[in-house]
Amino acid sequence: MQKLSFKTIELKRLILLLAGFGVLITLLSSFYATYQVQRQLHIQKTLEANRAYATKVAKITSLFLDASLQQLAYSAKKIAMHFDNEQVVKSELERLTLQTDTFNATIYARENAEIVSVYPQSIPVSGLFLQDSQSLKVLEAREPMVSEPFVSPAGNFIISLSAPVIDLNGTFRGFIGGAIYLDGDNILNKLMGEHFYQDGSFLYVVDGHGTLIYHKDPNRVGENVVQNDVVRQALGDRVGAQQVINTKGESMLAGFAAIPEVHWGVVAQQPLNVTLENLNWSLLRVVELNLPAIFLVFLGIYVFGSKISKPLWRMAKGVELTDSIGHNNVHNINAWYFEAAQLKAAIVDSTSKLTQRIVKLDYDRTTDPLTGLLNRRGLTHHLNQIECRQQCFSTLAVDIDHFKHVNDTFGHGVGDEVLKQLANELSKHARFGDIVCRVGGEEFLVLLPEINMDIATSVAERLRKSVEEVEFKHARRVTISIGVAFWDGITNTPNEILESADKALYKAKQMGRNQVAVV
Ligand SMILES: Nc1nc2c(ncn2[C@@H]2O[C@H](COP(=O)(O)OP(=O)(O)OP(=O)(O)O)[C@@H](O)[C@H]2O)c(=O)[nH]1
Repeated sequence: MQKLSFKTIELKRLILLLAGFGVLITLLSSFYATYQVQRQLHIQKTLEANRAYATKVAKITSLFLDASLQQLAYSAKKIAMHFDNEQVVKSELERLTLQTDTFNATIYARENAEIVSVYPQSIPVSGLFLQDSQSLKVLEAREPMVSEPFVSPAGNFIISLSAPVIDLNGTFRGFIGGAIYLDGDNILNKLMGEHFYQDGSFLYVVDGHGTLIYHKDPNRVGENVVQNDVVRQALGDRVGAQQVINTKGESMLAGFAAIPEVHWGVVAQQPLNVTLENLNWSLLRVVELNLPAIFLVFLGIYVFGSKISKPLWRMAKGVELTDSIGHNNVHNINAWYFEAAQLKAAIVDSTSKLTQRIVKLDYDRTTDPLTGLLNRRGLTHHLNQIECRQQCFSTLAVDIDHFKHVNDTFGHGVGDEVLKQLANELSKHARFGDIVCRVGGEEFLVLLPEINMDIATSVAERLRKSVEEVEFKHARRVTISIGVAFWDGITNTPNEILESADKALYKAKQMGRNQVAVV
């Protein structure tokens, strides 16, 4: 696997990467923290709302049952006065059933359990004897009661509210009962159904055994859910709220309350995922609203990163393009912050030292240390330029006569002084543009650009005479021999012309020295 190398990544990208990573981590962590806090708040709020709601519904249901029992008690009183008058009984049952929507059906049964009358009369149970345990319990108890759910003689799944019929003599004459059909359209649906919310919240009511007597899904009425933790708590006369897993394995936020008079329990709940759906939506909205700001932050980081990296990048390029004598454009770069300014100062300082050193080295390389004139290397540089330009020139090869004798007679130090004085003399006679150099021990060369052979010969003669008259320190008189050559800028090469000048010099020496000669 190839190793990731940061050396190829630009600084502005690294800054973007680092800052972007920081921004992302901060955003994610703040979103996560907000989500967790909001999640807890939503759950607490929903639990509390469901608890309050279950409590309220339990209270309303309790009041409803009380009121219904009172209605039955009133009718029972009326029937007690006419219990053997079939017409009165019938019309009272009719009134009881129709005047309110409380009961789906009403009956009057004698103390021997025989059904005397029923409303609606279409139910074919008149004359039958009640045999179910709930009805027998009522006959036995002889007091107002709310039954457990049971299947009526007509085959309906019902709960029955009942009131004893006791005549003026205090004799028990049976009971009247109001049936609420649990598996059909009933008063509980009207009471509870109105409170069913579109947001997935719903409630259900269980009897004392945990059997559903009301549920928004009518198919579930009659199902036993006593194993549900909140159902058990509600049946234990407790009020509260908690998160539970229902019988279908769904996580619910449930509030519960008891109706102690009938040992029923009410549970109001909302699926956890519905509660969190709202939260997810709100958080997505928060993210959406934050997007422009996030975009601006990234843009800012990119722009700022570019500004930070720009001077460094330009300095790197500047150093890379530094020329052979150490010149570059680093001093023009706007190093606007501390580190960049420090780096720029260091680069400018080191390149200027480098330039000085290169200039010094170049000078040393091309200059004769004794006389300060150009040496052979310095001469080569000028010759190359002349050759490139194809510029004609004359050259004078100058050599001190019997210099060995000077050295031998006056010493090497005096010899050096003679060399320096002669170099001075040659320079003094040079025009602007002439090139004077020391090419050997006591050998000098003078290049005279754009000068022809004739003029060069007369310049050489003038020079020779002038040197002849110079008073050299210690050595007194010194003479020179000069060989002259000319290059027309076309034929041969400048180096061949220098050789010609040397030959002319040799000729001058042969001719007796202190001479000017041409080949
Ligand atoms: N003082 C001094 N002497 C040098 C220097 N370079 C070369 N010489 C001497 O210059 C002398 C050159 O001698 P030769 O080549 O025999 O030539 P010459 O004595 O001048 O004789 P001709 O050139 O034939 O007239 C030698 O003695 C070298 O030691 C230098 O830098 N300083």
